Amino acid sequence: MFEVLDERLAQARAELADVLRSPAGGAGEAYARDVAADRLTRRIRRLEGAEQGLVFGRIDRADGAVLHIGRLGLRVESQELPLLVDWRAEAARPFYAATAVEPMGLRRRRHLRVEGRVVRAVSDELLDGSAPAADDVVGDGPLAEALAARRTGRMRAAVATLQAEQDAIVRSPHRGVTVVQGGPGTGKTVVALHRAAYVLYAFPDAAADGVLVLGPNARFLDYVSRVLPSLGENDVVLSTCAELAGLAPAADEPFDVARRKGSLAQAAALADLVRSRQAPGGDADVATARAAAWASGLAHNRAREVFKEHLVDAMTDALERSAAETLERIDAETAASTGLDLDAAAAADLRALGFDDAPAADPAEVFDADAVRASLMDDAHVDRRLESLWPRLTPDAVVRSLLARAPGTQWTDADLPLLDEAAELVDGPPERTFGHVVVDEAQELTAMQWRMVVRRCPARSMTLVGDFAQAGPATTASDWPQALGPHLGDRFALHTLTVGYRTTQEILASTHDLLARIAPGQAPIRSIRHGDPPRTRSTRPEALAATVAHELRAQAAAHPGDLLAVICAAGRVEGLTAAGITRWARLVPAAEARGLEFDAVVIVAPEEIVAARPSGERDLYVALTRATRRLCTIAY
Ligand SMILES: Nc1ncnc2c1ncn2[C@@H]1O[C@H](COP(=O)(O)OP(=O)(O)OP(=O)(O)O)[C@@H](O)[C@H]1O
Repeated sequence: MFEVLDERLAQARAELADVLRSPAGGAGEAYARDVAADRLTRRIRRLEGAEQGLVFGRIDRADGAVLHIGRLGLRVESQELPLLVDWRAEAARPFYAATAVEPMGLRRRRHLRVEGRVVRAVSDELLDGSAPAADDVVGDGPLAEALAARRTGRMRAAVATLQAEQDAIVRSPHRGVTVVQGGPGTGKTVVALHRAAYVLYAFPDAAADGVLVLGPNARFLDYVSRVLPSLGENDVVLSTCAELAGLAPAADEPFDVARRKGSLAQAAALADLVRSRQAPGGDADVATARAAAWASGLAHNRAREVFKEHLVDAMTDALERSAAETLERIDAETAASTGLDLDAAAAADLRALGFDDAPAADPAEVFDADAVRASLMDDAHVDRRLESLWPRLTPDAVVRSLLARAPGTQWTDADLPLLDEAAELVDGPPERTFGHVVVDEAQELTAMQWRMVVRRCPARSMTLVGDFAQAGPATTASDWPQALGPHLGDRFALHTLTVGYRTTQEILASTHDLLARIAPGQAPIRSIRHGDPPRTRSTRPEALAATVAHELRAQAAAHPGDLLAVICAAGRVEGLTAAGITRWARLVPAAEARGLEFDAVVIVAPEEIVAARPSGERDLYVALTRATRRLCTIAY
């Protein structure tokens, strides 16, 4: 199998070298060469990415056929069955979905643990009720083994051990909006990322338009950044909402202000503001031009052109009317004062010059409407009038005007969706859109952020995962219908994950009272992990840093190699850094802990975490559910 992979890689590299060497005559050829080079480079990256854990499964069907399951598909011409089946292919489904009750035609499911190119472990499940044969290796589950592994600070793909309830969502044929909820550690992120890989494989039209994965912050994106490349998928854009807006927030603001800026009412306020700059009042001609511009459905700056054309048409008509009236008046005045019919006299003159049937001078012909129109379109006076009636706008100016902000003041995180909204109103939809959008920690999004996301997904094909018990301070919705209703109506399929794979049952049990307070009615999840009950140490405020250091030193000595984290209120970060605790542990402000995972967590001053932000109790719940093995709380 690895030989075939090597062969394919060598072939792709040789083809790429050929393509890059080939001379490109014209622009067309150069373009074709770039396209081919791009395709080959992506293929090479995909093949390279799949090498680690290339093959991880095997299914033996009751009819004797054997299939190997891996990160990508490999075929050789001489063989009827594929050498390796891509995990996303329909043929691989029984590997994830078969059970003893519903064996889906399988006799045996085998998990392989391959390190480098060597098979290190094999574990079998017999699904047809038969007794193990000599070559069946029935042992501890590969899931238990995957979970027992130490955390590295980067999430790993779970492609070999996706559980049936997760796999059903990942592989769902539903192309619209899929929502996945579930308590901490139920695998929502796992599902979201594997779903992105599945979409790229199974929905070519969505794949062609690109897949976007949105996460709450850079720390989180870094944590998940390896998963998709290790599934052979490098063509996914990972971003935060702020990055999507193309700006970096540079200022902070009170939470209640941020929350207000996130509300749907801002969309209407921005639309009203832009409309208020579109030729309010005015005469009948202005009203007609405005109606035509509105009817175009275009964004403000583009509709401005339509408005201008109609306005210039009206001005041209008016000039034409007044030219005709002037001519008639001159004729009438001449006839009255001299008794001459000017038209008849002119016709007689023309006849005398030999022009028979010379037409009477029609004012419409004397007046060259096209020329007048063209010159008005370029006229500086017209442009000035246009600018006062329908000024050209920038998103920046619109938002500053809405917020009554002086030019030059810095933008905050909550301003960015307003700028994005304003950009759509004045310049039209964003240029870059995606075929499928995955949103992790989706409970965090404000209404204005949802509008940013929806705007970038014209096909409305999305996977949204989150947990409202973990919502931060900007969130005002408390369930999916509230959060999504204004943007997607009820057009989403909701799934709930119920089994926890991260936090031990003992740690989860210690959060039940808190959960009941922050998310009444949400059923606690059941964890498949067990461990020591969480510990609490109390100390004096002035001894806090020393106690944390002491605790970490003890843990590092007792559990060398474990990934430790200290989670505290943002205001504590500086002091703890100065005390040198980053020697033993990662230091994470509670506000940035969403989605992360560590072997052991030390929570510092939980009451400070609760007090730091309006969502304090939910921040604490997030912090308490990050550890896979041990949790210690240090309070004063
Ligand atoms: N099928 C699986 N096989 C192996 N590991 C899994 C599986 N499902 C989940 N895990 C592991 O469980 C842990 C929690 O998963 P994940 O981060 O996806 O949960 P989550 O629901 O997104 O959590 P949170 O709500 O805290 O963001 C991770 O280490 C993940 O790798």
